[in-house]
Amino acid sequence: MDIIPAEQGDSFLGETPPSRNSRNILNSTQCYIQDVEGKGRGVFASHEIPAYTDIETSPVLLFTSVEYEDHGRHTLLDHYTFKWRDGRMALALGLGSLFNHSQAPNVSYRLEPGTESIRYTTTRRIAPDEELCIFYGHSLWFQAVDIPNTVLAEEAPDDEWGGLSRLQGEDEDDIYDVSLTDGDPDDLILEHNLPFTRLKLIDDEAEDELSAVQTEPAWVVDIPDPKYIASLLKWLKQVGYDTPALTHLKRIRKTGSTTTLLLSTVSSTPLVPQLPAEYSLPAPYTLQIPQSAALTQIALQHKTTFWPTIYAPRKKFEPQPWSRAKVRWARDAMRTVIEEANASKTGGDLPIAAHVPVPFDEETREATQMTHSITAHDTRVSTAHPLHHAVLNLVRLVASQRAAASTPDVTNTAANPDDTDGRNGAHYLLTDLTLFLSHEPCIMCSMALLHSRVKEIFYLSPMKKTGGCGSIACLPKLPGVNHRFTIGQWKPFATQKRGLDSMVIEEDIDA
Ligand SMILES: C[S@@+](CC[C@H](N)C(=O)[O-])C[C@H]1O[C@@H](n2cnc3c(N)ncnc32)[C@H](O)[C@@H]1O
Repeated sequence: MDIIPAEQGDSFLGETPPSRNSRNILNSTQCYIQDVEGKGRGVFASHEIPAYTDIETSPVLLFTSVEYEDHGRHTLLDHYTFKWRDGRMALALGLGSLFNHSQAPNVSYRLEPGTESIRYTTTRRIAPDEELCIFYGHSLWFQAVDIPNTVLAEEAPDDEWGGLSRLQGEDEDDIYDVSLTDGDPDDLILEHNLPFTRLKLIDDEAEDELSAVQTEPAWVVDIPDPKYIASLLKWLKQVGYDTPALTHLKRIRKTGSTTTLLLSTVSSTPLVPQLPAEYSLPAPYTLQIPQSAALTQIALQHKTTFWPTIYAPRKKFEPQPWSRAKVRWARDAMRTVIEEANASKTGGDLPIAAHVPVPFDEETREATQMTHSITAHDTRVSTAHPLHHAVLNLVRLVASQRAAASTPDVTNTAANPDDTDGRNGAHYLLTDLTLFLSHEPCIMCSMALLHSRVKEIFYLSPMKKTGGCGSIACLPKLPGVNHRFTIGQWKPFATQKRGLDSMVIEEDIDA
């Protein structure tokens, strides 16, 4: 094959090359690509498109997570790939990679593993020449153009915590101190600028909030006359189609002049449902419906693209905003951990440490009666006891210090009739407390933390081969556990570099 010299190739076989700004229709639904100020290229509608229209199906290229970690992540692909359901990374072909992000997206998308593709659907009516945008999630790696100034953004205009790319690789100690000592302590710090990454505990659903909607097929039927709705809803109950499995969805959808009734899922009714003859209904057909209620407004918008969905926010696990003062508190706690880990090593033990600071907010300080911080380190070597891990030592220390404070004579509970805590083991509880750790705890320690009812933990070094809080397992995520604690992985460059090197331990040690 002849290689065309650059200038000749540029001239596109002698014709004028199509410009990125000309309206070249690029897919079957007449979308085109155009440059948008501050965003690069974007996808546009060439004509009006009704709500709930499939506008693009993009096949995907899938990479293993190892391939991605070793190669893709270090290239431009990093801006275009996202997590596929099975943990692989996906790159959308076709127009899929060119949809820009919007906080108020007009397009939602669904991963279709069967065909290894992604289907993009409008969430509302689209005007001619309107840009088509999807929602990338809450942690953006760029300054988004269309995000309005939210309260958080206004309160922390430039908190100087900087973007990851700016800070990574800088070679100064305590680089974060600059921003922490300046600035209003009450400023809220944007999520992506926090010195840790929160692990998602509500697995699939939380993921769905940020990416694609999980759906399943269901039978629906169009109702020619809305006056039948009430009697059809009664009929649904009589025939047993009104099951709890569909309570996260509304039963009726109105699109333009069409009213549609949700009958049942295909998994529960594999054969075409038999409809009452008196209403002269058309034949039922199948549609994809969301599998769960919407936890956030954005998810609601996405899910309703498929079928009107119930909004059921789950407040408990929603991340709370952090102020600059709270970040300082956490940074100081993490420093103590690093110092303790290093002291442990100097004393001949493993450099693994755990620390519970006095709670940041007054309410928790009062509720927990935690008036001073408690720190422990691993003592497996010095005590020749294989179970003396830092976490277990710390839980024991908390218990013994509390017991000492409340019951001088712990053997004589009769003398202390009010000491119900001591008798039922509540001294060991870390309820409402935050734990800072040098290393991700092993399975045994993670289980101990579950029992201890700790509120949240932050660890610095993930333990890929032994960690029970996100690496080989994530105990608080297991189905059936009776307590969940939240987990934050500290960004190593978010703290001083001094002392970090000596904290490195063998990968297969249980921390
Ligand atoms: C998947 S690509 C989207 C297509 C991209 N605009 C292009 O020209 O190739 C993601 C990148 O687009 C840019 N981008 C997407 N949405 C944006 C927005 N709302 N504001 C600014 N840049 C945006 C960011 O640079 C991001 O890394």
